[in-house]
Amino acid sequence: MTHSNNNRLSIAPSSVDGAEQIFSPGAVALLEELCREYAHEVDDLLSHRQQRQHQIDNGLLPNFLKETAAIREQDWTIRGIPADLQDRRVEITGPVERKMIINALNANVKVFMADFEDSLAPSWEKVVQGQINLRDANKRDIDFVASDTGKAYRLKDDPAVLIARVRGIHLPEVHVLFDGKPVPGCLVDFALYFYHNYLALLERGSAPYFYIPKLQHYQEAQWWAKVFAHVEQKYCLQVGTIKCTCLIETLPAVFEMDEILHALKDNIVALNCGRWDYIFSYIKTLRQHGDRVLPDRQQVTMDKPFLSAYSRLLIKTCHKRGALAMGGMAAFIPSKDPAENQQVLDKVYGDKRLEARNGHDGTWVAHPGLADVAMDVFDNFIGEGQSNQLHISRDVDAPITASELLEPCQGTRTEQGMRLNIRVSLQYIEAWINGNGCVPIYGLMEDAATAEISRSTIWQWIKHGQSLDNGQVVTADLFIAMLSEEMDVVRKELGDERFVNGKFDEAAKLLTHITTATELVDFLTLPGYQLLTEQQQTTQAA
Ligand SMILES: CC(=O)SCCNC(=O)CCNC(=O)[C@H](O)C(C)(C)COP(=O)(O)OP(=O)(O)OC[C@H]1O[C@@H](n2cnc3c(N)ncnc32)[C@H](O)[C@@H]1OP(=O)(O)O
Ligand SMILES: O=CC(=O)O
Ligand SMILES: [Mg+2]
Repeated sequence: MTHSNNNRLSIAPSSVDGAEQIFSPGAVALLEELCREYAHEVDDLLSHRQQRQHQIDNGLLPNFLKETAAIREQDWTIRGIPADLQDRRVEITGPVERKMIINALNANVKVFMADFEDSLAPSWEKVVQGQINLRDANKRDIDFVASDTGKAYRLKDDPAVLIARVRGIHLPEVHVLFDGKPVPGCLVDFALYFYHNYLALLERGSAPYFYIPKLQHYQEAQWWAKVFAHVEQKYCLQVGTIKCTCLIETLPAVFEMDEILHALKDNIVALNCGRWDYIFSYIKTLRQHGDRVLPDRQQVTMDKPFLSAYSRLLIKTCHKRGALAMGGMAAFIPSKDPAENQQVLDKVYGDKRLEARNGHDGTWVAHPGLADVAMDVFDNFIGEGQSNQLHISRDVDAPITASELLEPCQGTRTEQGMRLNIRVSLQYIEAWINGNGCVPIYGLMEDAATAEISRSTIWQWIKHGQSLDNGQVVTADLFIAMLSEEMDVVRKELGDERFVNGKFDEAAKLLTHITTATELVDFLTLPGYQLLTEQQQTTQAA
């Protein structure tokens, strides 16, 4: 890969039309400055994660930190929430593709979370095109014509507020090197989005808003606070102009929510229950704890005690500090069959009702067809003349304890559940290495977080020699035999042509590696990214 050099930063060429505008001298200078100041600290943050995991692997259970007790006990609040982020009762999420962006901004929602993360396989082309699309959306100068249908898309008059979700700190961007080393993908997403949008947003009375995913420890929030403060100072912006919402979607982070809000208190406006990564993180963090193995994925629902405690503690913590408490994603997506669709709407209704009743201020939907049902639920709970449920402080006197947050999840482990996990992981990985980070599979939205649950569940069942409901003990050999059978099932479901032209053999190889490895692979997107970038290089060379 040939990179163009700018002092110590080098950037790979992009074939995307308009890429040179994204890599303008000002944007590159900002990215270089942030890499010089902050990229090296990411290595320390990642090794801190490993040290903490090592302790948990050796028997310690996660708990609230002694060193930060004062932050939890003292009275303080976040700096404040801008007017256009006060009402976030329904947010739609989606990858940064042009048509999706227009559809999302036009949907019956308050916010569009534009995603460089769980729903995006970050090929260089999509990362660069995504920045172009978001810049055009914020300038209100975006349209699209579908080549297959000829349908034209344009923005309505009063589109949703846009929040960009950057990648997690663990994901490198190999197309941008600093001193010869790939930089954290999150700095690329942040710097480019900030640079190309802040003026247009500020002129409209809004500001650059970000979602920060997969935080594990408050030191990571402190790092982001430094990055935000640096940029605000550089561009002579008032302290607290940049606003962020942090996903609480790892088990360690649920014990550090006050600390995360405190570290970012000038910039933060909300926490969000990223339930899918959270379930994955429960598996990952407690990987050595055989008494906390999860059952079939379908049984791990938000009414289970450990997940209910997570949602309630997040709401309680946020409201105490003046921050909004966002709910998460029901993974159901609409069906073309009316009867089936009614079932989907009923399930989404039930899920959103539970969140609203707990006291969440808003929620996520994965598809415009689910916006109305979520809106109805939150309209009912929030009530006329109100924007959110910040005034609600349920469970004030009932502390939510570490043991509730860690409570083992009851349920069964079935052969059907194991086979479904295999088929879902296989198809998702195949899509991802082909550059598609979010796909409908068996009536559900599957993205990097949901697929992580499927593949890590198999690993965990093998690791702890779990028995299925049919009496079979889960072993690596059983998995390999089932994988071969499930490859045939998928081939029949998708048809020979799609299967043969796909990358199912590569996907099966990666799935086998990550489910049978002695150590749990940290994120499937790390080895996935290697395949994705190799594939890009092959396509470019051809
Ligand atoms: C765990 C987490 O991190 S959740 C957050 C990350 N995940 C996501 O953001 C999921 C976002 N959702 C999606 O990507 C999509 O809904 C999918 C892939 C699941 C399904 O998409 P499709 O197969 O295109 O659905 P479908 O055919 O029903 O779409 C109908 C229309 O709705 C649009 N649409 C579907 N989902 C979205 C969305 N999230 N945002 C905007 N538009 C959407 C489609 O573009 C399509 O538009 P068109 O009629 O103009 O062509
Ligand atoms: O990002 C959201 C999640 O559920 O994971
Ligand atoms: Mg997530």
